[in-house]
Amino acid sequence: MNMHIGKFSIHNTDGKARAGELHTAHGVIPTPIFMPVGTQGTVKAVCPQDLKDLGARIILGNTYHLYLRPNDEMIARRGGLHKFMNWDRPILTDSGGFQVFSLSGLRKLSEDGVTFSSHIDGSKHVFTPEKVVSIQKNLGSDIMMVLDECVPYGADHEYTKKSLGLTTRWAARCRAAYPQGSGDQLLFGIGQGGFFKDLREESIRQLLDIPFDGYALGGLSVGESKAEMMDILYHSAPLLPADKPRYLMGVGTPLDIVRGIDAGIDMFDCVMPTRNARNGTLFTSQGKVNIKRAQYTEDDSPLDPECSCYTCRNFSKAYLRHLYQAQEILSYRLNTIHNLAFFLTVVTDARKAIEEGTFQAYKARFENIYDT
Ligand SMILES: Nc1nc(=O)c2cc3nc(NCCN4CCCCC4)[nH]c3cc2[nH]1
Ligand SMILES: [Zn+2]
Repeated sequence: MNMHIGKFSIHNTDGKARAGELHTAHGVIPTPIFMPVGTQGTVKAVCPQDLKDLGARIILGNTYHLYLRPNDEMIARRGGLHKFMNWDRPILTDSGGFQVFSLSGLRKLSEDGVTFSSHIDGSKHVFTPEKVVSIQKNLGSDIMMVLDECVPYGADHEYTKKSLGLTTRWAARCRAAYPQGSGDQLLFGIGQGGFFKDLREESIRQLLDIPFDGYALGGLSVGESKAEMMDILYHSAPLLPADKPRYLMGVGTPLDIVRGIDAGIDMFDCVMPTRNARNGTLFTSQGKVNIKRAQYTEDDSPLDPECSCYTCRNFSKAYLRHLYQAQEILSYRLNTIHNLAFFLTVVTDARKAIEEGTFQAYKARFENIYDT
């Protein structure tokens, strides 16, 4: 057990924003950080070398998907997810709670866990805290997430209060299944509590009694308005332990990420850059570009003059529009490379601004260009 694994140090702050680094078994992660989503053991449309060229430091995988296909035991027999997908940098795996409720059918929640039928072939499965820890051990992820219930948007106070209690008991069972310091994998707790500030405080208070290597805010970006998300985010983030990494799950747009950093969050993941790349919505330093628009037909300028990614250095908007219109596979890859470069640049530039004490100016400039 490398003594540094799990070590989180903050070397600069600017208001509530923090610049630091988290040590994992597969390397050091600078924070704030954005994690490209690689649900099924691949970040869609790009290969590990593309990700390294972009400077991606950690990617996300999903317990739910990899358990169902190709199966975590099969991956373990091949040396774990890093070897299987040829990615030797850190991997965080989500625990499956959220995916069970957003993807599978016939779900039943009980004290022991959640039963569900596979969205692939309808087969029956049970996720308990112990099971999702076992799956993530087989995958060998550097950061494991506890099994939690992501409370649906609109749930009332009574349901939300009951649910957060279950999530805490499951979190304790996950910790017991993988005691702190017993291996090279880190385990993060997940705060719930819906959109009730008193329940957000209660959920976090309960989690603080359990030693985790990091703490996440769950139950957000589930259909609420931006204002509701920001209200809960700014209230809850400072309640998470200051000396541990804070992870906002499933968020978000570039502006959400900058505001999350402003609230004191260190880690982010979202399918937006990869998913939007595939439908031609590209994020640039001048705002969003919808590459399929006719105005770009004979536009020989690069997608983003301020971007140094492979796509912006080698191709014009006219060519990227052509690829999209022709439904060429290369469109997916070039658009994804750029969008990931943009999201990674947002957090890299934010980190630099925090180190220079200019983060508020960085955030204000960003708010002039992006409004969602
Ligand atoms: N274990 C776990 N617990 C959560 O409460 C959770 C909450 C989440 N909220 C999201 N939101 C994703 C929203 N995303 C935005 C772009 C389009 C697709 C959906 N992802 C989440 C993942 C989560 N994972
Ligand atoms: Zn670019």
